[in-house]
Amino acid sequence: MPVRRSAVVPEPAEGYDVVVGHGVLDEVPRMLGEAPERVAVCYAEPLSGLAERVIAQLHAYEVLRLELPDGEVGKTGPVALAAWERLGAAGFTRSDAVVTVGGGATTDMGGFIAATWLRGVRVVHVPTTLLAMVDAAVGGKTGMNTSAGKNLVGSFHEPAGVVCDLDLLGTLPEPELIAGLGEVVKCGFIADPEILALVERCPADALEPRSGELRELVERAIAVKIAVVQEDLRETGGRDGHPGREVLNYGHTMAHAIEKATQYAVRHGEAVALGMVYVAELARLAGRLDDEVAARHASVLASVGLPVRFAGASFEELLATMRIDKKARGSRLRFLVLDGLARPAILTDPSEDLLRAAYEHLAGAR
Ligand SMILES: NC(=O)c1ccc[n+]([C@@H]2O[C@H](COP(=O)([O-])OP(=O)(O)OC[C@H]3O[C@@H](n4cnc5c(N)ncnc54)[C@H](O)[C@@H]3O)[C@@H](O)[C@H]2O)c1
Ligand SMILES: O=C(O)C(=O)C[C@@H](O)[C@H](O)[C@H](O)COP(=O)(O)O
Ligand SMILES: [Zn+2]
Repeated sequence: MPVRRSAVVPEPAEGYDVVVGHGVLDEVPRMLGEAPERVAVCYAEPLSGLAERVIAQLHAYEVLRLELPDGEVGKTGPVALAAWERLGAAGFTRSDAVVTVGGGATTDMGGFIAATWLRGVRVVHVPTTLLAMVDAAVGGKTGMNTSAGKNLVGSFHEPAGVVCDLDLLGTLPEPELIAGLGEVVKCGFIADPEILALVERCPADALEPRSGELRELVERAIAVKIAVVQEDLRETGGRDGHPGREVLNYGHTMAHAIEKATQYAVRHGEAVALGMVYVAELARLAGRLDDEVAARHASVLASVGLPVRFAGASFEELLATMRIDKKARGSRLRFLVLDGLARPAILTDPSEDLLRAAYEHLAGAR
């Protein structure tokens, strides 16, 4: 029997606009293109008011409101199933489109619904948290959680456009704004140290939704994300020794374990801050990162009110969850580490002693 190999054809890079500004919701219809008759708007129940502001722009379409549970509980199988049933009942076709309005939980879940319905329909994201603007809405990762952990089911499905209206941050509670800065600071460490300098110069400006400094931080973080995703959309690896898209997972191996261990009481951005402190110490102990850059993690994160110490779960529980991280290969754990500022690399299979020692540091015990 002859074996035939199919040709590997790279996906055409279509590209899409990521608009950042004040009062830019009227950009949404342009991004939907000509074709849709129906638009399903996904939003979490507490954000119905914001969703109606977006829906006001969609008078040319038949609008289907898909209200999702708020936060991580909205990222589950039963929620996806209920949404698919609604789309089926509405006769939603391949030329119709989805718009998400919300934080990262909603852009992840609405993106996943769009990715899976009829094997993929157009989606436009309107992120309403800082974290979703700088990270979740851009780059095409969609997903949901299972009882084994975070984002274990999902797909890559790039949006047709992203509209970041900074005015929407006006109602965002400060702890959510601070959490978003966790992913912004991540971009500073992995690729754009000017982000760190900006935050360090005046942390208070980074926490002011209308400040020019916050806008610059948003634009810089999005630029980092776009540059990485353009090179390695599906996380298959980078070029010339760069880890590729896995770089965006800096701090996330421990972060996802902390989120699961605390039943998502620790926000994603806060967990990323903790995960970066952990992995900076791991890299330092492994002789990869110098003391100064390692210590800068806790100082810049703490300056904007992010947590830098965590002792709320046993090392054994966290390690068990880290073993199912997407970067793991078989029984080998892999961590995105820094060899220096903006010098990302992979650390494979560190010893359990090293992993435990880094956790003792995070827990404040050493
Ligand atoms: N796909 C990706 O690339 C990617 C990247 C980063 C994070 N994520 C995911 O994003 C999620 C975290 O996103 P998040 O931090 O935005 O949390 P979230 O979506 O849970 O939103 C946080 C809270 O803020 C509220 N909220 C949102 N916008 C508001 C506004 N403008 N005014 C008032 N309240 C508002 C929400 O109702 C919610 O209670 C996690 O599930 C994480 O895994 C995905
Ligand atoms: O876009 C990416 O790639 C990221 O890793 C960005 C992360 O900030 C984000 O939290 C992502 O959802 C984590 O991805 P996962 O593959 O570890 O679930
Ligand atoms: Zn993240």
